[in-house]
Amino acid sequence: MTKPAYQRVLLKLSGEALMGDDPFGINRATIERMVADVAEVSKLGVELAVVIGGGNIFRGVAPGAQGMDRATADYMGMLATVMNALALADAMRQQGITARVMSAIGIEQVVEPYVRPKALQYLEEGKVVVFAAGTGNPFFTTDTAAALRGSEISAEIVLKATKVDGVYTADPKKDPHATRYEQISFDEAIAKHLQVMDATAFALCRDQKLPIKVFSIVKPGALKRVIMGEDEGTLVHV
Ligand SMILES: Nc1ncnc2c1ncn2[C@@H]1O[C@H](COP(=O)(O)OP(=O)(O)O)[C@@H](O)[C@H]1O
Ligand SMILES: O=c1ccn([C@@H]2O[C@H](COP(=O)(O)OP(=O)(O)O)[C@@H](O)[C@H]2O)c(=O)[nH]1
Repeated sequence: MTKPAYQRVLLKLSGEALMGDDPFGINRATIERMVADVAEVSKLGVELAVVIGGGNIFRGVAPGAQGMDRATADYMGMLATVMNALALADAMRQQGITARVMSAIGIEQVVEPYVRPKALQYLEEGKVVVFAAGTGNPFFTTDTAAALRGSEISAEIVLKATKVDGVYTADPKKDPHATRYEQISFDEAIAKHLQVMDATAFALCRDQKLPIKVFSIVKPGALKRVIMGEDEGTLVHV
């Protein structure tokens, strides 16, 4: 049997993808399917840390936050990621995976705080670690949290599971003529202002020489193919 291409990965799961076809919130069938994909690779022995987004519940720059103080709206966004993390960890438990949620903001009665050595210990024990509350700071995104935590845990790659199947020349949801890159350098992605991830996340990964793979969360089996090193999505590299 072929071996996975990676031993330790940071998986960024889109908050918005959790909605499925619903207008907001967590779609049960969608979260169960995502967790089944995660379970499949976890059982291959790959150490998995997850950063979960919150856009399905609250986004700091959304119309619902209009007129609000940006930092306050962002803290609401971070709390939304905590809810998603709890739902995700519970769905994992139901599928036989042991998961631990760690929060970047103090909320001890609900989840344990992020402590790096503890996170590393959990990973070595084969537990899935779910990082909640992003970076713990307003004005950042969970993509940047994925770059940060990925660097901290020495992940070999950041896997950005999102609604599109890679990085395109333009936003494929707006431009039907956009074409997909098989691979692209950080410098080119930043210079061309490709919006699939924010520039802060790209820059941090570039500086840490941490590659990113952008792939579809909707496509069945895509996560496993990425983990096995097969041709899937777009690789963003140094
Ligand atoms: N050049 C591009 N290539 C691919 N996707 C892009 C590009 N520009 C913008 N996007 C959009 O970025 C979205 C992914 O980013 P984001 O909204 O942060 O999603 P997530 O919820 O996964 O964090 C895609 O759904 C896509 O519509
Ligand atoms: O380090 C962080 C991470 C997230 N957020 C807030 O949380 C929201 C939800 O996260 P994100 O938009 O990255 O989630 P996703 O795109 O995956 O749904 C963001 O809009 C921000 O308001 C933040 O302030 N700091």
